[in-house]
Amino acid sequence: MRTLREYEAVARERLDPVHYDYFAGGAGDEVTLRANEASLARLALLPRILRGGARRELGVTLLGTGASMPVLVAPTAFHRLAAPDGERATVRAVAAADTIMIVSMAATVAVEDIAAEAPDAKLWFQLYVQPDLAFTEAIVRRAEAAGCRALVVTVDSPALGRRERDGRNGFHDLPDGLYCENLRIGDSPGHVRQIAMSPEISWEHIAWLRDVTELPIVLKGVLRAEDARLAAGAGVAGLIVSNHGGRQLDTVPATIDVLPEVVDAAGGLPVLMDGGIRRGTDVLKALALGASAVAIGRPVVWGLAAEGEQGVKGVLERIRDEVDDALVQCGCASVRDLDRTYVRC
Ligand SMILES: Cc1cc2nc3c(=O)[nH]c(=O)nc-3n(C[C@H](O)[C@H](O)[C@H](O)COP(=O)(O)O)c2cc1C
Ligand SMILES: O=C(O)C(=O)c1ccccc1
Repeated sequence: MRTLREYEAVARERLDPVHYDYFAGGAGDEVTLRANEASLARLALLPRILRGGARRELGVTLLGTGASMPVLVAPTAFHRLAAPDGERATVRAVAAADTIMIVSMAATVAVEDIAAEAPDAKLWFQLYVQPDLAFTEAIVRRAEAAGCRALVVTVDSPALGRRERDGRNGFHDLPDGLYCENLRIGDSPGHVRQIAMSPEISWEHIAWLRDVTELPIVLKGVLRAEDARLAAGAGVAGLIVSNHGGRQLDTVPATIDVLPEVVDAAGGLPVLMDGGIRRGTDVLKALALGASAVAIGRPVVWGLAAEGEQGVKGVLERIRDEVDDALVQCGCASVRDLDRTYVRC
């Protein structure tokens, strides 16, 4: 496999079609799902010439966590549907690549076991705030104790998106033997709670979380400038411009199209972006428009389904290589050299 898209083709052959649809699908007519990739493709890069420089620096530091490249692993649920050891395979590959894994609250391996599998892995933990605050706090304590360095609070899911592929396929639950291990209460597998995606979650919960934990809080799922301003005022440490890979509200804009206005409103907070990143050139476009880094969701799942740990490694090394190539072709010695003049809209 030479490209991230080739991993998808192999993953599709290997996966149960119902599970493929769960991973690949979006909400509604999948307008936003398609728009994420299409809007990135429509933007043109404008390289500089005759800039000298023999080597590139791809590394970034995000909220004090170093990463060897500006590409993180977005939180995605249910990795054991893609490969038997699931998130354990993913974290080994992420540690080898020296980037950051945002562990999904809906992981099928417990955050403690993910951390133990690769002790030098850099982990952030993704949280859906649960209306039961004592239960939410218990999950935060587990993430802290496992060594997670930031809390990524997903704020684009007041309800689960309308995933019509899942409805047609009757996919509503994990198969027997697989559980959301971060929601386990006690030892009995029967005691795994469902994740609540609640419309009652508000800015007050963010204030509450800031009191509960010292971890930096990142809001994932910001699409509007005024919400970026509110976030900066609420003391959060960073933002992720995300439409959940087109899986929540269909027909919201492509993330690359709203990134500049969110960056301008964020008051200097680091802004990450995800959605449709499939090429090194996509990464450069997002960085040029103000992102501090990007995250990839489905490509990691495709690597995992195609070849397990090796597949995730392959995906991460291919995109790293493409970022390096795109930088050299743009005449840049560092990801920090990029600015809006490199993109023509
Ligand atoms: C199969 C799947 C599961 C996901 N699970 C979660 C999740 O548990 N928590 C979350 O915040 N986002 C979740 N997301 C959204 C991703 O974090 C990310 O925003 C999105 O996948 C980025 O788009 P991309 O897949 O085009 O790279 C999921 C996405 C997919 C495709
Ligand atoms: O599938 C998703 O996008 C997602 O975020 C999720 C997480 C937990 C349970 C169900 C869906």
